[in-house]
Amino acid sequence: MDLHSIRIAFIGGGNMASAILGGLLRQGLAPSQVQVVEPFEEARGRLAREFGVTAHEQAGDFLAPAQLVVWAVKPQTFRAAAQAVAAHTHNALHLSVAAGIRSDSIAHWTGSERIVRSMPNTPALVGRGMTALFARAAVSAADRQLVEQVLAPTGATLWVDAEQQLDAVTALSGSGPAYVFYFIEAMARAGAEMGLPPAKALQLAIGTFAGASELARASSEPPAVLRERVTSKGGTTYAALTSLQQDAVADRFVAAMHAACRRAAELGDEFGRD
Ligand SMILES: NC(=O)C1=CN([C@@H]2O[C@H](COP(=O)(O)OP(=O)(O)OC[C@H]3O[C@@H](n4cnc5c(N)ncnc54)[C@H](OP(=O)(O)O)[C@@H]3O)[C@@H](O)[C@H]2O)C=CC1
Ligand SMILES: O=C(O)[C@@H]1CCC=N1
Repeated sequence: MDLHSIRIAFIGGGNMASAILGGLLRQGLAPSQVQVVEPFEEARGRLAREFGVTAHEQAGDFLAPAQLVVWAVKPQTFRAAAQAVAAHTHNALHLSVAAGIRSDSIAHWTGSERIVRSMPNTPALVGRGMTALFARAAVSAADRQLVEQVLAPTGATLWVDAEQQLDAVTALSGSGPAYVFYFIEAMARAGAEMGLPPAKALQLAIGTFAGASELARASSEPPAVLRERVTSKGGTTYAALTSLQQDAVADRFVAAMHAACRRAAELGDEFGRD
């Protein structure tokens, strides 16, 4: 399938759909190749203004030509959305971004075995996302390639072999940007408390995350070694890290991520197939 002739349907037109759709249009896909189902009127208006695509309130036969259906609804609404859409899609490849919802459920609801589950993250909005992908057995090499092409403008992709690993991915890179923003907020707050103008404290916090991430990416050394290089003997970093260790912050953080992973599994149980 060629990106320049493919017909794509998005079910749900919120944050993640917009990130993927925006990337596709930047790659040269024509808005006329895309149909969106989005019940929220304001979101439909935004999709039309921002991307020039047609967004429909409800599923209908306009979905029939879609060769790829992208599921970008909340886990809680997936089942109802699928029940409305399934009768109108035929022989399509399905790509889901929903947290927790297992491919078994999606196969059951859509009547298709050609399903790729993915877990993207919001840096996809600026082309710096990390997306993990899992394919059911019926997904061909050409299907996988198409999915990679569709997601390429949103950032990097990697495949996992076991579907269960997507719950861990969700806890790590799916929710991960929120943890980074949380730390940025805390660092900026501390900077302001210590006397910096708040805007400058925020600028320093964001710049530090961006720079440290780039350094970790570019370096052949593990993060622990990079951390030790910052930590002068008897210096300021040592004082801060000692305080973090006394409060077992790393352990608390790991526990928080386990909670996210458990929640991903629960979403699959709660909102999965009957
Ligand atoms: N945000 C994130 O960081 C990430 C999110 N995800 C996953 O992406 C999915 C979408 O999340 P996100 O884009 O943030 O959510 P949004 O709420 O921004 O988008 C979901 C959209 O789907 C619409 N919708 C609801 N019911 C239906 C229906 N029956 N048919 C079609 N559309 C419907 C919603 O409309 P309305 O508002 O009217 O309900 C909403 O506009 C979720 O499953 C989430 O788990 C994955 C990775 C990261
Ligand atoms: O919080 C959530 O459930 C979704 C999945 C990963 C990021 N946001």
